[in-house]
Amino acid sequence: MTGMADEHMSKPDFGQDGFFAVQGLSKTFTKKSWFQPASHIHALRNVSLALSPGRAMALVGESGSGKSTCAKVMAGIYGPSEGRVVYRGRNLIAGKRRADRKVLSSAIQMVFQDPFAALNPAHTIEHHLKRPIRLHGLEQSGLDQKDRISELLELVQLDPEITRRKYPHELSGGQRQRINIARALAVGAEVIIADEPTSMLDVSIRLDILKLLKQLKEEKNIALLYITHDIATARYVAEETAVIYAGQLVEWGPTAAVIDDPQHPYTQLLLAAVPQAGVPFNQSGDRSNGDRVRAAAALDNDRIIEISPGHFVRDCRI
Ligand SMILES: Nc1ncnc2c1ncn2[C@@H]1O[C@H](COP(=O)(O)OP(=O)(O)OP(=O)(O)O)[C@@H](O)[C@H]1O
Repeated sequence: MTGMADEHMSKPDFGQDGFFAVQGLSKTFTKKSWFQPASHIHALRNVSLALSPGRAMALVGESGSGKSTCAKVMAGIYGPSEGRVVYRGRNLIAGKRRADRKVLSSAIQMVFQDPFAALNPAHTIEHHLKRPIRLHGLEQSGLDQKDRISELLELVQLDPEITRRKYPHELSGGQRQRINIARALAVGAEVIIADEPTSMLDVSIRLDILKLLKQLKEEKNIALLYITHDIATARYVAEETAVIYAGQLVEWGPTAAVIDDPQHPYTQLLLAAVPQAGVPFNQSGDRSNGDRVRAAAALDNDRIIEISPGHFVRDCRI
């Protein structure tokens, strides 16, 4: 790999510990057709990562790189083709027991891209929060249902008295996304997987939602996986960043190290695509082809190099 100082072989412990980790995840989708041989899409290839309470990791990649598949396997929506999902020492995939499914469905929550899709237009916000509270959260909170709803709405910075009676269509996109976050908190989420949580919102309120996630992560000790195609936003939320390309992690480490000293051509490509104030688009340089060729050539290279403490990159010298 060019421009890499003090390189040495290292065995990263990424994904080996942490209270919530995925280890060696692979996911292959098979497309069958009557007229053609079955085709296989390797959406995830040997992905390992670990999350810790009170900390966030950004999982960054372009469309089709495997981010959502990774999120859905972590949340138990898809089963992996290979690998483990470990929560507090339990392999939830091997378990598949009712109790394990219950753990997954309450402790590990997803917040989706479309804030409207997850809400039923026929029901008030109060109704949306009542059910998860009844199922999971009330005993631990020590509050009655009405007070717990108020507490949750305050946590996501909405006025409880005004908001509880409203229907989803009466709220803005940002307010709806806050309700989805409140629902995750209502079931006692310890891990939140936020899959492009701001990409369908107005640019003007995206940062507010990211600030809210950051604040909840710190105040409620939540382990956050923030999934995005926009590497520049990782800085607002995440202590660590992992870059995924064609289903494989290619670079990961402290967010500042990955963004300020990107080593993999694919990370460099993502950063070059970030618009810069004052730089006309046609002057920002098109480096995509060379970077893409080098990134593709490095796929499946198992040599991982530690650039600086905790900053790893898949070797892509060709
Ligand atoms: N249910 C599915 N059946 C078949 N192929 C799928 C399925 N879900 C995802 N894929 C394929 O797996 C690959 C990774 O898709 P995935 O949605 O995880 O990417 P992504 O990075 O989240 O992209 P986006 O940001 O556009 O959602 C893509 O090639 C996609 O077409």
